Amino acid sequence: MMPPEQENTNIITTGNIGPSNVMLTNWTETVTVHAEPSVSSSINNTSSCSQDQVLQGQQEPALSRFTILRASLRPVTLEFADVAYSVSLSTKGTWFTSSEPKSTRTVLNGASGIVRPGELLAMLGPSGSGKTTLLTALAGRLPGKVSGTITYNGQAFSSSMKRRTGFVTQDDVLYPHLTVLETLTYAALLRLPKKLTREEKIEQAELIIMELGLTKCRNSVVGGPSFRGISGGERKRVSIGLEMLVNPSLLLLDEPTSGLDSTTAQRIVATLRGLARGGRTVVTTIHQPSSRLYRMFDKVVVLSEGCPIYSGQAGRVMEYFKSLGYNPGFNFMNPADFLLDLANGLVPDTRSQDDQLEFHGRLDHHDDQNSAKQSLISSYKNNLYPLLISEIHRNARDPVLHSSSLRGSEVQWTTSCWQQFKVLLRRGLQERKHESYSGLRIFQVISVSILSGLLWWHSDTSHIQDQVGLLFFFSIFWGFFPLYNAIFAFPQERPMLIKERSSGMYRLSSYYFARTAGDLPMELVMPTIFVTVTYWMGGLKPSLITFVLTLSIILFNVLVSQGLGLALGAILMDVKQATTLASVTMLVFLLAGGYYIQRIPPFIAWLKYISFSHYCYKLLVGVQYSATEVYDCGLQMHCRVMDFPAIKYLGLDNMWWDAAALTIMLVGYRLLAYVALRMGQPH
Ligand SMILES: Nc1ncnc2c1ncn2[C@@H]1O[C@H](COP(=O)(O)OP(=O)(O)OP(=O)(O)O)[C@@H](O)[C@H]1O
Repeated sequence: MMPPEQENTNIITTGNIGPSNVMLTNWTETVTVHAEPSVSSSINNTSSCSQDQVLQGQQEPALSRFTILRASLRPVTLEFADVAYSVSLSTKGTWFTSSEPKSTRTVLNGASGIVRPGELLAMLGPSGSGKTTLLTALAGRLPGKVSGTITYNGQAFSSSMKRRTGFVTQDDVLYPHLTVLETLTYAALLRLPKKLTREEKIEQAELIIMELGLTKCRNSVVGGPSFRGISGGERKRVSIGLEMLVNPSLLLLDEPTSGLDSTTAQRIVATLRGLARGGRTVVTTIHQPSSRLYRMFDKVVVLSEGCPIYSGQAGRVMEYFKSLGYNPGFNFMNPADFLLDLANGLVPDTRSQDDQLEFHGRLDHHDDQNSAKQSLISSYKNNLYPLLISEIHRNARDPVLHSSSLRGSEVQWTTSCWQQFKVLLRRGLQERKHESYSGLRIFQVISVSILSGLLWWHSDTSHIQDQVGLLFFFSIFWGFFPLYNAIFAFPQERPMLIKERSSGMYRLSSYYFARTAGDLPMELVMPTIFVTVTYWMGGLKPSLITFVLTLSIILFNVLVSQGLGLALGAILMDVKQATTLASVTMLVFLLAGGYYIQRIPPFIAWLKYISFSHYCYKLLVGVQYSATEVYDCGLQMHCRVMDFPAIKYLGLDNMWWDAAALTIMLVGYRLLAYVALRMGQPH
């Protein structure tokens, strides 16, 4: 095996592998794929996962097929020193006890390390030891204050570095209704630079599918909690593929092998090692690697309750702990198991080294474990920490490292606003078509419209109270329905939005307009069907102009109500809280709307002015009846419609004001939703 330094030199050159021949290996046999333009046809011919051509980990993957992507790969040396992080814990009081003052908990304390391009670093440690926190800090995504220093080629984290960083979270955040191919294709269209054509971007997605052995399931839906899709291992590979698409210089992964069988885990780590060997810097957290996996790591950082007990070459770990007097006692022990035992404070008993029972016999001795951990932490501080820090200082003076600037020629990864809007709109429509066009929803609207039509069957002005009731029902039903649908929009998509925006995938404005525009067709088609059925069945004025005006007012009301739903969802980001608030709001609008109560006390009468249903109702009544119209008010008498108490109370003089109030609400609620969304974004 080559010394790492020598490997690195090779690696950076192999990062520029030409597009013609790329060595890929099957799960079992080695094949050579000619990655020429016909590559997609070769993908299509592959029929099963067992035949997939999967990178076995020793070669640079065919990611760098396009010159522009190859050029974007900048070697990144990641250095972190004394990284510490605390979280504040607020203990909430119960009905019986008062709340205690906030306390802080140190999650990370003094983590240090160096990873160079071409290296694969694994973070090991028991559950809760701070691996994810450290990884998130290295990805520049940890909220709050992180102390210590984290540098990328000697520089702080920047937006340029953000675009060169791939971050695979522990939970796979994917759209459940999209297929594997669609997921990767939409990501490619959003993330790859403008300089690549649409076809080239799709081809890049196909290459990733082939490299990650996803050919068999390329047309299968990802799946979610309520319906099954691809397997857990395939989901994980899709998540990794999403980050590999842009050929990141720094790739960080949180538990990429958790829940997978050892063979699949081996393939994933082999792929990561292959990516590292192609000139990337790869850091992964891992729970309990087998010795086979452990051998693939170049470096390890071992954490115990947030403090490092080892940071350095993976191959030297046993030697180091042996020098401290900790010896597993038997040669065949998996180094990872040994490290996890040490991180838990389970040290071998030196008095009887080859007796395994003695090794584990001290499990119950809590104090012993704590003192063992403290001893390992102080050994790290005395032995390894000074070496690491002096290496970091040496690197800080290295002109070569600093010359590989990450800021220099910034690659503008994001596509244009319009392009982002188009892709996001299409993706949104595809993802939500099952939900928007669900039979249940259509049934709900059509059944209510027919039922209302039958209840108000051919009502006429002799029953003006009923007709006015129908108009009020229009304004309330089409206030409630879109409001509740819109509340779910942002809270449901929040994890995806945070993930994609953190990697600089698109502008928030593109997402916002695509999300709201995507919902419009269904939001407008449903009330159109409803009003058409109920209007004519209910015997409202048989005039086409009045019908069109009625429909337009209701559609306008729908847009306003949808805006309020979006704003509530974006502000609270919690469906339960938002629906509760929406129920209260709509109840107030219902009561203050002017139909049920006509003599509201003056001190609370202002409520109707904030109710969009009130304005909608007024406008509907205004277009339905003309000032000269009369109705049969009993005893063979005819009264003016405008004198009917419910209508008189409304005061239909200034309908332009009502239209203006609805317009202000339409713009205001949507603006509020956008601002709330922006404020909730990670910076
Ligand atoms: N925001 C937070 N609020 C409260 N506690 C937190 C917060 N973030 C992290 N912690 C705590 O910090 C510790 C480290 O968390 P972290 O997720 O980094 O551990 P881990 O080593 O990745 O664990 P696992 O292997 O189980 O994923 C845990 O005990 C966790 O409960």
